[in-house]
Amino acid sequence: MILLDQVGKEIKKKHILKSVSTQINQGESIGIVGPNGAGKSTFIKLIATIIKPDTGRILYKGNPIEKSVKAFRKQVGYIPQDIALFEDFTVKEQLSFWKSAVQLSVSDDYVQNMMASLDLHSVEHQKVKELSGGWKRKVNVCVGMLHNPDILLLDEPTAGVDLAAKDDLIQWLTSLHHAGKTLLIISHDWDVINRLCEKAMVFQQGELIFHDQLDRLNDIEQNLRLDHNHQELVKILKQRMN
Ligand SMILES: Nc1ncnc2c1ncn2[C@@H]1O[C@H](COP(=O)(O)OP(=O)(O)OP(=O)(O)O)[C@@H](O)[C@H]1O
Repeated sequence: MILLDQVGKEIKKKHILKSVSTQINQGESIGIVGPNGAGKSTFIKLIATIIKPDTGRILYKGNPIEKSVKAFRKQVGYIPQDIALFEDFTVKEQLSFWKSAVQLSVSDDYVQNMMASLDLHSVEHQKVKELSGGWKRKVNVCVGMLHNPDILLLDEPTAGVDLAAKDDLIQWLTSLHHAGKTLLIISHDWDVINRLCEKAMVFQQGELIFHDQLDRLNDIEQNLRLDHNHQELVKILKQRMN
């Protein structure tokens, strides 16, 4: 459904992504892993059309996404790693503001359901600046999902949240995945990846070195987790890709 064909990105003369070619099918749930600075966020920003590739093409259902950016963005929910909320708004005001800003017919039922799944009713009258980091992250996820997109691009959705909030998020994302949504999730938390994803992509120094079923990765999970011996790891993963 989304095809990347030799996509490259250079920032300040540095190759951030090097000729990435891959395909993401509808309804898949893919965990994106790799060491800091490997290019994971850049990869999903390109799909979210936040930034443009310098080389290669990104196609959605066979058409280049830059030809119909507006229509494509309606399908995509991008939840950035950094929290971008109005601190002086209450949670309710925040959601109302963004709901009118996206100018799409979002049903009240959908919003209420999303708030209930993330337990946000309990803080709806609190100002964002009064919330802990975990609550802010849940509101951030809600804002990115207000237009009920089919493709969810989540950059560290559970960073800084406590175990209960993490469970809420995982359960809710699981229900969305079961409803047929496509999920791409960057996370350094293997519990999140294992509970949510069927497939994994591994990035290393701007290269996509593995994209396959998650269970083909689990036996070397410990190596990835410890993030050492990269050369050996890269060799193993590249062999598995062939
Ligand atoms: N706007 C920018 N200006 C300069 N360098 C950038 C910019 N955006 C990304 N980079 C660099 O590109 C590389 C890849 O960044 P990216 O955020 O995609 O990595 P990542 O795998 O998501 O890392 P992390 O796990 O730490 O979030 C890093 O070295 C980063 O410093």
